[in-house]
Amino acid sequence: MATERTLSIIKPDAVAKNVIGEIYSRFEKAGLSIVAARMVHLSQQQAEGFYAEHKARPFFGDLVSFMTSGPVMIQVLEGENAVVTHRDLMGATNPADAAPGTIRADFAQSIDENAVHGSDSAESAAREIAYFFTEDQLCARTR
Ligand SMILES: Nc1ncnc2c1ncn2[C@@H]1O[C@H](COP(=O)(O)OP(=O)(O)OP(=O)(O)O)[C@@H](O)[C@H]1O
Repeated sequence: MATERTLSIIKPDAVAKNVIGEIYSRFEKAGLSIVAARMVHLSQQQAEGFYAEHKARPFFGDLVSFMTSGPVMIQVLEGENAVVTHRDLMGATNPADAAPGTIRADFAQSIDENAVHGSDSAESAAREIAYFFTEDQLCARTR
C-alpha cells in the first residue's frame, strides 16, 4: 500500500474540550504525519460547500450550524493507507456505536457533535484537501 493523504477536521466540540493534542498524539502513534494544518472558524458558506453532498439530508442545517459554532482544526494526514487508518482511529459516526478506544468513543457526545471528520475515500480526500489547502501548503514528509 502506497503512502496516501487524507483530510481530518477536529470539530468545534473537541476543540472546545481542549483535546487537539490528545487527538494529534493518536495520529502520530498510528504512523500518520501532519503535513499541513490550520485553525479556522468556518463561515456558513465554507461549511455548506464542504458538506454539499449532504444538502438534501434532514440534518444538513444542524450540521452547518454546529460546524460554524466555533473554531475547527483542519489537517492533512499522510501515511500508509491513511484514509482507512484514520477512519479506524475515529470510530463509527454515531459515538454510541464507536468501538472503545476510538476518538469518537472517547471524545464525542452524539451523532451531531461527533468530534472529528475524516475523508471516506482517496477521491474524497483529494477533493477535501483541495477545498482547504493549496498544493504548496502541503509539506511532503515522506522520507
Ligand atoms: N442521522 C444523522 N443525524 C445527525 N447528524 C448526522 C447524521 N448522520 C450524519 N450526521 C452528521 O453529518 C456528518 C457527515 O455524515 P457522514 O454520513 O458523511 O458521516 P461520517 O463520514 O462518519 O462523518 P464525517 O463526514 O464527519 O467524517 C457526520 O459526521 C455527522 O456529524
